[in-house]
Amino acid sequence: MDLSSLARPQALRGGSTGALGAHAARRRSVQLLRPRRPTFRCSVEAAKQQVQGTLAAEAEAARKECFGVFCTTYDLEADEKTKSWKKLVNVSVSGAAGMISNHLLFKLASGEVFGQDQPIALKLLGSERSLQALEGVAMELEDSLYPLLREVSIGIDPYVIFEDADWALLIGAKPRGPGVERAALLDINGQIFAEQGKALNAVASRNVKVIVVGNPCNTNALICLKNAPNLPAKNFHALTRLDENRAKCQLALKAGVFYDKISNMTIWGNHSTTQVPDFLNAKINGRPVKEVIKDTKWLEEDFTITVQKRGGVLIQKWGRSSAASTAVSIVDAMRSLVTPTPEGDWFSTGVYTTGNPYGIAEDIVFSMPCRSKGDGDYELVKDVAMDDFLWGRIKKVALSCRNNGW
Ligand SMILES: NC(=O)C1=CN([C@@H]2O[C@H](COP(=O)(O)OP(=O)(O)OC[C@H]3O[C@@H](n4cnc5c(N)ncnc54)[C@H](OP(=O)(O)O)[C@@H]3O)[C@@H](O)[C@H]2O)C=CC1
Ligand SMILES: O=C([O-])CC(=O)C(=O)O
Repeated sequence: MDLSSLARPQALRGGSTGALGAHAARRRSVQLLRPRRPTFRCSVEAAKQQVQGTLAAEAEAARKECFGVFCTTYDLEADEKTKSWKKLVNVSVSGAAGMISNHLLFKLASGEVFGQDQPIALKLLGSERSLQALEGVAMELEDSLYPLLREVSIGIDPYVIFEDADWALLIGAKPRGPGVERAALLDINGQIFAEQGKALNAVASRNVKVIVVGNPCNTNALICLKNAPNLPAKNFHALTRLDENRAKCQLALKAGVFYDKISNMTIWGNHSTTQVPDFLNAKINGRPVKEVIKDTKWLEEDFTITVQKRGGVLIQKWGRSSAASTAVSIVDAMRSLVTPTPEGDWFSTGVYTTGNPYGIAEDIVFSMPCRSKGDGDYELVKDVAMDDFLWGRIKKVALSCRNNGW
């Protein structure tokens, strides 16, 4: 499959009435922070007037881009309480009016991910159908009075909303209903990620970290990165942290310990029913799982199947897919990249396999064990144990990713 050749959906094509045509007029408040230098030469008075006119026009345009109270100008350095804060971080979120975002945005704004000295700008991407709901989301953010949330803008154009993004959380995509496999969403959702990859490539920060949540997230992440050739492929992640959290919970339940005692949990592969939760390397209270849970049949069958199918079972119960726990796992995934990984531990994330030390097929997005120094980057963990059972399952899921795309 040539992933970069996926066409742009009609709704996002440029043209006189298309979204791309409309953005030129829209400019966000952050741009106010870097007024453009005037390029004309004439009398000093005329120059002054033109500068004022340009700034006023930019301010007016910015007012339309930013939302409500977040259009207020501010100076963090002028305030005793905020002058030691870090530089503003731009976080773009697609599917911002959806269920996962409804939990996630408030966590981001509260400082749960980046800490209490990190001001944040949220740039929320919706569509024509969700624009009104998006305004509702922004109103709730206003009413929450988060000190760290300094800017909020809403829009329907990824080329505007992804501008200067330090993080792009790509959530907007159709979820599955009861009895449907995630892979069945590829035809509908793949296009979205091709378009968004192109937009990120064009306007995001050159070191943007991208977390793809919309399903099937591994394939969507691959589509996205293939459409963003000027960004480091290493920076694209498919969210498998929810699976890691689910696996930890099941092991804790079986061992009769609290879940903070489970470490070194790897999800290998994809976010689907062929994923491989690794009980060979995981630990309970620092001891290998197999020393604590002697029931091999449970580990090989029940445990694995429970984790693989947890999302589907939840849909049967709720009538819709996991939202709150997914938002929590996105926070976990981001925090794992911005804080140093505890000594001896690791976390799982779906990343580009090229150059992996395990012998997994190259050029796919695959969940593997990673560690981070807390600088947003990560390294694959090299010293993991492998046995025939684990390797057999990893080979199978890699083949599925390679051949089917999920
Ligand atoms: N990786 C993981 O661990 C998990 C992934 N997911 C996936 O995350 C995605 C979002 O889930 P959730 O927030 O619960 O979903 P919601 O239905 O609440 O919101 C999804 C948003 O996606 C946008 N969207 C784009 N295309 C479509 C479409 N064809 N049909 C419906 N909505 C569309 C819509 O926003 P707009 O109109 O603004 O574009 C919508 O608001 C889904 O793909 C889901 O399967 C869910 C749980 C876990
Ligand atoms: O199962 C789904 O479709 C939603 C999801 O990805 C999950 O809960 O793991």
